[in-house]
Amino acid sequence: MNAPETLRSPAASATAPSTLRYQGGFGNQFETEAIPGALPRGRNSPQRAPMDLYPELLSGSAFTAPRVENRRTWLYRRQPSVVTGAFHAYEQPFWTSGAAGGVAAPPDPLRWHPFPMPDEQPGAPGVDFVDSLKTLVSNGDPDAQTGMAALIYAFNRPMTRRALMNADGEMLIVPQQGGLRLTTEMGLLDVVPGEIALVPRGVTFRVEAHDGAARGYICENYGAAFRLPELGPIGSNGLANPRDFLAPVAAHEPDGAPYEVIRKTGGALWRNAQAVTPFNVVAWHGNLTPLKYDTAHFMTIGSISFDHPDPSIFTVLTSPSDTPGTANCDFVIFPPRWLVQEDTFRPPWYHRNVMSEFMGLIHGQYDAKPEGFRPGGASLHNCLVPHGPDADAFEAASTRTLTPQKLDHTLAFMFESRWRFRPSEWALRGGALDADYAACWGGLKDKFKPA
Ligand SMILES: O=C(O)Cc1cc(O)ccc1O
Ligand SMILES: [Fe+2]
Repeated sequence: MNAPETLRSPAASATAPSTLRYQGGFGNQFETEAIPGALPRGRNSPQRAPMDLYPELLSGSAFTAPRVENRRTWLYRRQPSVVTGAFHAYEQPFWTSGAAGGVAAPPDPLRWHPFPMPDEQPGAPGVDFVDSLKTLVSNGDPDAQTGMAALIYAFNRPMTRRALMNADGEMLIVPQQGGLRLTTEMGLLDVVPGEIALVPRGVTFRVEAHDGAARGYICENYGAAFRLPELGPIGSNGLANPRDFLAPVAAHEPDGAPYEVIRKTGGALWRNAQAVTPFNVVAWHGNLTPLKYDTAHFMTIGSISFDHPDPSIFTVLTSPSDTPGTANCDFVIFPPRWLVQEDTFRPPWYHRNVMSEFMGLIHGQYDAKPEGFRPGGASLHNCLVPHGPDADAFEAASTRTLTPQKLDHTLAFMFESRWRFRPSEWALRGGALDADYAACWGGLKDKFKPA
């Protein structure tokens, strides 16, 4: 059993991270108590729970879902989540949802310059995590629990006595600049760039920056929960290993002034004022929990003979759709790795892909676009939109001497979806769109030399 863990106050949490304790294993059945004896033994719902806590079940799958996909957690809390007060409409016009929340865009490749930090926008007021969220591209429909959105966050204020619960989807958080402290119903997580956090649909949480400000990407997944991909012929080890996914230990905070909880449901945001902190869970057990993962632990597989393999070998997590092998969303990383292929054009080939590709860059350079694709920016290559290495990357990779080559100090990622994305109005007209993107292929001349 874990020793007690105490939540720090919201004000203090916007500082450097402390060393938190975690418990490891994707999908594991965890049990944790902030006060020894708070968890009931041998049953979930005794007539009176220890310490007069309220048992509350949070499910992440239908009760009858197959065991391998079944997710639920029992929370033992000082007051149940039903103690809230009424919700009222909350305006956050930039967090749009689903295909209906986007606008028509031509079938051009799209790219965005790094999205500005709040401090880079003169006169801009401070903003917290929730209010900074901006949808870049989205598809599907949160009411139909299908599709996803890619969002950017860039904030410089803590969420003081404010929390978020998203019933529309789980939130895969990909920090790009600045570390984050996530306070969740299940406990605390610290994540820094290079790591990711996964907050299940329906789990209430709060986000603060370790150093005052932070920027990053989010996949809001309306569809089936992310899970580890099947490994097929790779075998029983490799890619993201289950034990490297870390869950928090139970932690709770004292009540105080009213809390504001923002709930997102059906694409709309709502707010309340409640006297009860949502972070009042003294103990919990189950397999539905926020997780963090350090991409440095990803065991990368590649070609050791010739040719450039499909990027599916870089899948960290997948959200399946109803069609086998055709994901609602794959979360794919391009981590540091060796390239050793002989007689091979080593960067990605030119391609037109039926799946739609949203990409971001955490740090370093991406081999297909060493210049214009920058950390904190993004790109969109929608269903069957042609793309591939820019002219400079093509020239360099076609002529280099093929010795073993380390792609180092780099981390790019992709949210790949079977559903075509629609950009948001803000993505197209908010000022970050790279109007010259297509020019990067202008130098690809006809060099055909008939024999
Ligand atoms: O377009 C991209 O850069 C992503 C990508 C990478 C790769 O190695 C193969 C295909 C692909 O879509
Ligand atoms: Fe691609």
